[in-house]
Amino acid sequence: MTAPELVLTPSEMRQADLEAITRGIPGIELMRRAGRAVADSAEKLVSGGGRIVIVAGPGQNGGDGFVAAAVLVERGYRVSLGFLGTLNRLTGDAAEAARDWMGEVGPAEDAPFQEADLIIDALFGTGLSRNLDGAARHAVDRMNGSGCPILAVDLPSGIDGDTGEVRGIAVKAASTVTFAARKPCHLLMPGRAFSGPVEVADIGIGREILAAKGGSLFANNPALWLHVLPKPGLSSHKYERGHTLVASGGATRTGAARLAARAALRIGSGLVTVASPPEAIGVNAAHLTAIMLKGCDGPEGLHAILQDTRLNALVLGPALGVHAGTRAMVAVAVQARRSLVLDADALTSFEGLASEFHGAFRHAPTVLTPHDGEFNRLFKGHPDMIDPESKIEKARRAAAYTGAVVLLKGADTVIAAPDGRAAINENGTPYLATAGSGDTLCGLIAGLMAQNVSAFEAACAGAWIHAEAGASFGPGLIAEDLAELVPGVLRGLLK
Ligand SMILES: NC(=O)C1=CN([C@@H]2O[C@H](COP(=O)(O)OP(=O)(O)OC[C@H]3O[C@@H](n4cnc5c(N)ncnc54)[C@H](O)[C@@H]3O)[C@@H](O)[C@H]2O)[C@@H](O)CC1
Ligand SMILES: Nc1ncnc2c1ncn2[C@@H]1O[C@H](COP(=O)(O)OP(=O)(O)O)[C@@H](O)[C@H]1O
Ligand SMILES: [K+]
Repeated sequence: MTAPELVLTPSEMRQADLEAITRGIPGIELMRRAGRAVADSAEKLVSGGGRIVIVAGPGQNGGDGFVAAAVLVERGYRVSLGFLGTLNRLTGDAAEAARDWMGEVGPAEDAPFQEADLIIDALFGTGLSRNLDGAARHAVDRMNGSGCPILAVDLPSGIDGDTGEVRGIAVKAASTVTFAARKPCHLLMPGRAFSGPVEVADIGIGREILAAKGGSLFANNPALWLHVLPKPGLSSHKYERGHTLVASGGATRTGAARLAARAALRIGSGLVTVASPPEAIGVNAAHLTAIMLKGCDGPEGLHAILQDTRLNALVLGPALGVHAGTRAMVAVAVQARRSLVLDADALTSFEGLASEFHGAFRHAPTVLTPHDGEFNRLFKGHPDMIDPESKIEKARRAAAYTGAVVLLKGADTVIAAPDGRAAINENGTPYLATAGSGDTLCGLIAGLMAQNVSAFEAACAGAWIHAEAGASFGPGLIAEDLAELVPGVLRGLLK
């Protein structure tokens, strides 16, 4: 079985480097391996004899650049090296790597980008500590404007390793070679777009070290949850596969619940029921076949329905309306201690009332699925949730505060659990930005929880399967397509 992909923050990576050094790999050896890996990547992009311009910065990222320069000269490339900073102020392994470089060192501002077949960006890596300005900004501006492909060392200079944000200006890389593990910026937007395809080079830091120093952040891919993806046994009956309940909005707002319900059914929930306000029964009935329908008049109605203990997972929010009635339904659901997905109006009805969510979801598996707007509305007045620049940090704080798994949507959906685990999703497509797409996601997650998948894994698997379904369709995607694409994705996963 493939192990889940660990993602390490810059500070975790520094600790992992230090641990590897403590265990006997000298720092300069790690840097030589990193530099060689950069040269190997460059060799795949430019044929022998080609012209490569390396821009090296004042820290250890620059050191990787010096090593790569020496290796590429040995391999027959014409290499120019432009340096940013004061050479005799280089420290540590980078100083040693610079001493080993026998070629000329020019100023980065004069580097001959126009004549290059490839630029290698070794300006800043995980040690970036402020916005780029002055000569650094100028160098990045010239690199980006040169029209020449850029290979980034570790990460594109100017991208914040933790958050993926652009610090003033950033290198737009054609590809990136990083070391030992990907960093958050390779998965979070906009860093992911600036990085291009990312190659992870093994520099001899074992998984044991990476797991000890990192271990709580993952790329969201099947290795994280495939082992818990439900597969019915030979003698399974439908009640063993769970029963999902989805609350519908009023007569003119019923589609969202049906999208969620159909997704829950497609992902394998044995039964699915739409709980409909009396005035919407007719319109729901006209559109449902395998999915069952029950009248449900507000919070009291929901309370009565939930007396049936076989209903084990619940979706509340899509098109339910922003009002006190929705808040009361959430309270009923929380009290009933069923697996619960809260989205859309179930979140917005608590605008500025996040304190009502404090610790509220500790007692039953719960997933909150806000997009940025819903998140900011919910946590209005809680700067500790809204202010962090890192999407991972926001989701983690909200999860710890509420006791729910928080899935913060977007092109770089982050899923965080109250215990600190987090995963970043990256297999989506912008075609998922279409009305009703989020409703489908809720249904997938609830349908998995109905089958006893835990909240974190259900949210991760739901987000991945949702994104994969969308990406497999591409242009023209509408929310109705998504549930129908789920079987194909499941067949690929469960083969
Ligand atoms: N043995 C080692 O030390 C190894 C280091 N590695 C490399 O080392 C990198 C991390 O090295 P560092 O921690 O030195 O960090 P960086 O090389 O990313 O940058 C730190 C340097 O840049 C300066 N700086 C930061 N922000 C600036 C800004 N906006 N404008 C101007 N100057 C700025 C800092 O004062 C410092 O001198 C990794 O990204 C990786 O490429 C890898 O080679 C693995 C081994
Ligand atoms: N650019 C994008 N790339 C990948 N996924 C996206 C993108 N934009 C939106 N999505 C995904 O589409 C879904 C949209 O959900 P949401 O905003 O709640 O839509 P709705 O309310 O219309 O159902 C989320 O799962 C989100 O992560
Ligand atoms: K770099």
